[in-house]
Amino acid sequence: MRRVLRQRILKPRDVAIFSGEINQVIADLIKRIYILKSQAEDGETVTNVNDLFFKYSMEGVATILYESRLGCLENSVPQPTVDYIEALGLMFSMFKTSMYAGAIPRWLRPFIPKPWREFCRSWDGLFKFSQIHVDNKLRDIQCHMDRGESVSGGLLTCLFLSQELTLEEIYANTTEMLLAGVDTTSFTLSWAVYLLARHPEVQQTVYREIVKNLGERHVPTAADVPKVPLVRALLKETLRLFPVLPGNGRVTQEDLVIGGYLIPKGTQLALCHYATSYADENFPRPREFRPERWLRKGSLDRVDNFGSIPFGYGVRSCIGQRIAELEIHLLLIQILQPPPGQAEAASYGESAVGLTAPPALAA
Ligand code: HEM
Repeated sequence: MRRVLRQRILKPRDVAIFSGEINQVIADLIKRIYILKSQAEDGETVTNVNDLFFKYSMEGVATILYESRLGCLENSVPQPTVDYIEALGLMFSMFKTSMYAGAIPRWLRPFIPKPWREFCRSWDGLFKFSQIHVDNKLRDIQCHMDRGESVSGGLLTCLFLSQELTLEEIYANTTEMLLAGVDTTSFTLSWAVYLLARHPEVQQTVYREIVKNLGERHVPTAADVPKVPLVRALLKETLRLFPVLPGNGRVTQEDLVIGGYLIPKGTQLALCHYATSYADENFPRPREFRPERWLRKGSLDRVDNFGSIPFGYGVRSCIGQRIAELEIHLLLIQILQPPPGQAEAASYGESAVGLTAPPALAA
């Protein structure tokens, strides 16, 4: 799958073509936020933002992956989508139990049935959902092909046309990608808005950069993201402070000597993101939220720092990194832009959704 998708999603410019689809999902999310605000007791406060970001991330990744909408942000969410969300919830809530399911010998399963049963139930739900969407899209592609029309499209079309994967493999890989692209993106978004709410001075600086460099009404695309370096820095700093996955695992392919220690071939290594992200030698004043630490000082300056590699590194690094970045950058820009009718307002409190920390969180 990596080989097939490499040309499509591994670089920022590859995923830029999805800006339009992502912006449609963002428009739906912002509409939803306004509805929730109007329904709130104080007419203002939206709670459980992670639920909203979860639905946004799921809708966003599915739009790119299945090339169809799921309806996560609609008033009435379609039943198959509700079932999928439930299966996903079950998968995560049972994670600790189901993680051991595969390690339980087959003969022991009748005596300790729960882990295996729950494991199968959640994964069956996830696969079933993926299969429905893959089959719909493939039928559609086949119709076009039967009519002799040329076919082009997003990831699923590309997987199908490459003919390098069997149908079973397409089901399995799209299921895994959808699974991998939901909570990762949504938790990162939640941490980013939490940090902005806790640091109104940073929120104001980012807001001003957006209004100055992109204007007040402009719907951003991928091409606009380099014009707001603080938004990119905000994402990097959020992932440094709150890396979604706590670590990466690798098995050494040869004998290595690192820091004077011999690590024999075949050793299982775990890189702990929190340890390196919070180390003074990698990041001065590591506990402070300072997105500007990621800004380039000049055109030749590169701000790579291997102390923070939240998407992993190398041939098994996150294949969805550029999709996640696009979803997060475009959304952060738009929720920080002024709301309709208040474009002239230029203080952080006037951003589209008004990010403020609840009293308990306000420092
Ligand atoms: C903020 C969002 C995300 C973070 C922080 C994240 C992080 C990671 C990390 C740390 C890995 C393991 C990398 C390694 O071992 O070197 C990984 C793998 C993976 N991620 Fe992500 N991810 C994110 C979003 C996504 C999205 C949106 C998708 C799908 C569209 C996705 C699909 C995958 C897949 C399929 C793998 C396995 C890759 C392989 O083994 O070849 N991820 N991700």
